[in-house]
Amino acid sequence: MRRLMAHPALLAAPLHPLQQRRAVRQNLQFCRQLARLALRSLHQELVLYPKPGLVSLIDNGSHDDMDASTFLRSLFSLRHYFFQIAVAGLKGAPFHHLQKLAIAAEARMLRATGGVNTHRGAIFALGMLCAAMAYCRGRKLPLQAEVIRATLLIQWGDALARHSGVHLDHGAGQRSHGQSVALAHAVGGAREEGALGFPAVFEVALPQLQSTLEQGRAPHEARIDALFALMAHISDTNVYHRGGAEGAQRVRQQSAAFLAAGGTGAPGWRTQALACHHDFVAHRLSPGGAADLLAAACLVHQAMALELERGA
Ligand SMILES: CC(C)(COP(=O)(O)OP(=O)(O)OC[C@H]1O[C@@H](n2cnc3c(N)ncnc32)[C@H](O[C@H]2O[C@H](COP(=O)(O)OP(=O)(O)OP(=O)(O)O)[C@@H](O)[C@H]2O)[C@@H]1O)[C@@H](O)C(=O)NCCC(=O)NCCS
Ligand SMILES: Nc1ncnc2[nH]cnc12
Repeated sequence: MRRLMAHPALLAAPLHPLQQRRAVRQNLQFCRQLARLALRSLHQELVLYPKPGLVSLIDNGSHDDMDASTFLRSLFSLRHYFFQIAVAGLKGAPFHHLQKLAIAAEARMLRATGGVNTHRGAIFALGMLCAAMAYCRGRKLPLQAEVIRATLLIQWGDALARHSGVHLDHGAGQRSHGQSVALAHAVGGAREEGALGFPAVFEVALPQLQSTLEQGRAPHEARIDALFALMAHISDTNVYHRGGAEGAQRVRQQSAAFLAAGGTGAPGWRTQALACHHDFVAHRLSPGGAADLLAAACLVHQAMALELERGA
C-alpha cells in the first residue's frame, strides 16, 4: 500500500507532501466507490424484472444452466477486480495490464460459477469504464459522459481497436461465441463496442435512462426502458449465438415496438414487457450483452451523480 501511495501518476500535479498524501487517499477512496458502484449496478441489473429472457430473482429466463444464485456468486468473485482495474486506470496503466486483470477476473468468475459465463461482457465493459473514470479523477477531469468516453478512446482506443481483431484462445483452438457469431453474421459484438468507446452505453442507454427519469418515472422504470433501448439497437452476440439472424430480428422488433408504444410511460407496460419475456423464453433468446451494457450505463450514471452530489 505504501508503494502504491507513493506512485506519482496517482497525482494530478506537484503538490505539498501533505496535500499529496490527501489527494492520493481521496483518489483511492474514489476507486473504492467506483468498485462498489460497479457491483451495485450489476446487482441492480440482476434484480430488475420483467427482463426478457434474462435471469432475475423471479425466474431463470431462457437459461437452464444458471439462476440468480449463480450471478450472486459471480458478483462476489468480482469484488476486488473493479477496485484493481480502477487503480490501474488511475495510474494510466497500459491496456495489456488491464487485460491481465480482466483475464484473472474471468478465471475467478468461472471458478465461482462452475464454468458458466455470467459476466464476461461486464468484466470487459464495466472494467474499462472504471479505469477511464478513475483516470479522469486522477487528472481532475470532469466526470461527464463525453469526457469519460473521450478519455477511454484517447488512453486505450488504439489497443481496443487492435483487441477487436485478436483471436483469444479459449482452449483447444476454440472460438468464443462472440467470434463465431462475428464470422457467421458479420456483426461486431463486445469487441467492436469497446473499440468504438461503448456507443451503446453513451448514445443509447444513458440518454434513455436520463430521459425516463426526467419524465418523472422511477429508477427501475428507467432501467427497463434503457434495457429495451439497448435490445432494440445493439448486435448482441449472445442473441445471435442462440437465435441466429432471425432471433436477433425478433429481439429488435419487439423491443422497438415496446418503446414505440411509450415504454414504461404506457399504461399496462408491465403486461407488454412480460409478454416479451415469455416470448423470448419460448424461443430460448437471452440478450446477455444488453444486460451487461445496462449495468455499464447504470455505473456511469451513478458515478456522474456522485460527482454532482460532491459539488465538483
Ligand atoms: C473482449 C471480450 C469480452 C470479447 O469477447 P468475444 O467477442 O470474443 O465474445 P465472447 O467471449 O462470446 O464474450 C462477449 C460477451 O460480451 C457480451 N456481449 C454480447 N454482445 C455484446 C455487445 N454487442 N456489446 C457488448 N457486450 C456484448 C456477452 O455477455 C453476456 O452474454 C453472456 C453469455 O454469453 P455466452 O457464454 O456466449 O452464452 P450462453 O447463452 O450462456 O451460452 P450457451 O448456454 O448457449 O452455451 C452473459 O452472461 C453476458 O455476460 C458475451 O458473453 C473477451 O472475451 C476478452 O477479450 N476477454 C479477455 C479480457 C480482456 O481482454 N479484457 C479487456 C480489458 S478489460
Ligand atoms: N440477468 C442476466 N441473465 C442472463 N444473462 C446475463 N448476462 C448478464 N446479466 C444476465
